[in-house]
Amino acid sequence: MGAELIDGKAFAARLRARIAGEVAALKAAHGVTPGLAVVLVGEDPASAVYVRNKGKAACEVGMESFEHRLPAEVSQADLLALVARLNGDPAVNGILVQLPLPAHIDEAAVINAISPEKDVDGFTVLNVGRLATGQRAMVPCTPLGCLMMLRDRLGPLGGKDALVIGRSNIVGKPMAQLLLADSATVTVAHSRTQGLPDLCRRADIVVAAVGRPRFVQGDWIKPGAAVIDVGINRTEAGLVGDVDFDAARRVAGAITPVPGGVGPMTIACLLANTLTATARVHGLPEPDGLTP
Ligand SMILES: NC(=O)C1=CN([C@@H]2O[C@H](COP(=O)(O)OP(=O)(O)OC[C@H]3O[C@@H](n4cnc5c(N)ncnc54)[C@H](OP(=O)(O)O)[C@@H]3O)[C@@H](O)[C@H]2O)C=CC1
Ligand SMILES: Nc1nc(=O)c2c([nH]1)NC[C@@H]1CN(c3ccc(C(=O)N[C@@H](CCC(=O)O)C(=O)O)cc3)C=[N+]21
Repeated sequence: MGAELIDGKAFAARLRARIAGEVAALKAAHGVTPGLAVVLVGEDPASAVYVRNKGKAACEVGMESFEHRLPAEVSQADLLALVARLNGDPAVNGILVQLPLPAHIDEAAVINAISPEKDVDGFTVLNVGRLATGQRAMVPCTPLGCLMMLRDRLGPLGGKDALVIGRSNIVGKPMAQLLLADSATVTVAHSRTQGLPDLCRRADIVVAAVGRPRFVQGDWIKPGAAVIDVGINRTEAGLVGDVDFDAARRVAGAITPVPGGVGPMTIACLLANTLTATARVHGLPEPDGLTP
């Protein structure tokens, strides 16, 4: 036996192709081109690569991409002024401020300055609250991509035992909210959790978002479980996830690889959210299947 591979790269390519079709239709019928603004503060090379990939992906589906690079020393006031300008720019439908920000900047203040309608990361308190209360929200891209892959593989998630490892605002917490909204029975584990291996052994669904290379062991996995590996860890052996992939794939029913799993879906969902935001601001029908 061995797990089926959940091919996030191929899944994301199909999603992007659908989005490209919707963007073309939007242009033809309404003369509207969705625009995504990505803001990068500082010179972190990995962040620079992601930001470039996001811009490239936006252009490839026919969107406009606006890249803003600011020096690491930029003042909070200048960054807030840029966000305000993007909020007021009708060509910009989505705004992403790449995290983390330098320590001298109040991350929450910057995120919450983004207009909720343009908050394609779903990080503003308004969108977080909407998700938590079951109202129409912008949903964070990484958990949205994970949810799409899980539903595709498993069908309805109601009653499944789901374990989310990690409780960050960008992955763990919104992932737990989405699984809960789908009526899974959700456990959220973190660094103070006791008895994690046994919690994991009960889980039909494991989402690992820890940031520790090969942290989740093969013998923690329930036979047949669906394992979603969010981790991106650069090691001497290359890019590895938070799951010991070679061991876990022998036991799991389905598993995402790293690279080629959650990462490409995150970027495709950013485009999906940008398209959704564009449709909403123009009062047009939202394409199906892009939101939970
Ligand atoms: N593929 C993609 O698209 C994305 C990938 N990532 C990757 O996902 C990983 C997680 O990212 P992010 O959520 O931002 O990371 P954070 O560092 O913000 O959160 C990590 C979480 O893991 C928990 N944790 C740490 N050690 C343990 C432990 N020993 N046992 C159980 N839980 C533990 C922490 O617990 P506590 O809260 O108690 O400290 C925390 O909640 C990273 O590798 C990141 O690079 C992130 C975003 C997108
Ligand atoms: N405001 C904000 N929103 C984010 O969504 C956000 C962020 N800040 N800060 C950083 C994290 C990380 N993140 C990734 C996106 C794509 C890949 C990705 O495409 N990964 C490829 C590999 C790419 C590589 O080789 O490095 C893959 O897994 O196949 C990874 C990680 C989004 N994040």
